[in-house]
Amino acid sequence: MPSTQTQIAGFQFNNCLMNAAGVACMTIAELEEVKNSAAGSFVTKTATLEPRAGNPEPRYRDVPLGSINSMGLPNQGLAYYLNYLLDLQNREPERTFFLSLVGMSPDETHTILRQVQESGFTGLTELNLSCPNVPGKPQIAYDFETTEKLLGEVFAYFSKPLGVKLPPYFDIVHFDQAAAIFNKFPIKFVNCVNSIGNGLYVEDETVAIRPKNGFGGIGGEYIKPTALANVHAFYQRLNPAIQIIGTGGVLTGRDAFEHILCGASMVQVGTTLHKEGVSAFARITEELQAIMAEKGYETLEDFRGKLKYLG
Ligand SMILES: O=C1NC(=O)NC(C(=O)O)N1
Repeated sequence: MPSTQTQIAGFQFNNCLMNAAGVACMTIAELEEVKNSAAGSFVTKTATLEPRAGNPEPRYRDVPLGSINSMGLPNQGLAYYLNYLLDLQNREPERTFFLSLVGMSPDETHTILRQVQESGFTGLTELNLSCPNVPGKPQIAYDFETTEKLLGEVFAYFSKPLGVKLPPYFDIVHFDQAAAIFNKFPIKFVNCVNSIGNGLYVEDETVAIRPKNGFGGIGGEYIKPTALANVHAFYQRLNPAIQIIGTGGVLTGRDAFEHILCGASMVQVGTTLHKEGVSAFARITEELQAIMAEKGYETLEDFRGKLKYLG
């Protein structure tokens, strides 16, 4: 049977599938369900220093080809997730989990990361540089100067393994510029992509979600070509020590296969997980294994990053 195990930053995972931040990860109950599923790990909902209620509802909708959301970073606050993770790593020291976080300002981001640095947390940190849904707050990673400044400040004190959650880029020069920044820092992974920001879904004559007059992040089938392009663009450009997590448009084992073919070492599932529940992990894993078996691939490394060009 082909193996779908993987490693990120030297941590072993028995499966290369996990949730995407924001989906099935707001509460400890949800996180335990993902942990106890066929998923190889989980990432928490992006934590801010204090709990947040987020944007007015309705703020999330599943739609036929994907999803639209303008949650606005609702979460239980850093302490809730960090305390849970510290307890979990004592209960299950052989597994590794991800903590997603961001501050509502650069100062708050440093406050949060200093708390994580000073804690006994042994997992992986995912710094969310790409939330599109806090009114008045731009997606950080679209501002290259701010991003470089922030990362320079972070790595002056943060020594635990850290990766960044990126928005989709749509310009080759932006891939070049972003990769050049990330290559300057001891980043362990980049996660491509967050939702495509500020899409608009219309039902009859009305928007589908309340916040921002209906503008929200788009996920699902709509975004797989963009997600694969970002995975591969950074795979081509980043120092090999920086691994790629692929997120966006994963409905089937075929989609997961394509993310890995484009260079991903881990694949995250968002919209499909929201629609189907944690049983999606076992289904997608079996579908991926069937594709690998058909092609004679024993491990992910047999095909990871080996996308073929037409010459
Ligand atoms: O980074 C995020 N991406 C999204 O698509 N939505 C959430 C949110 O709005 O909280 N955050």
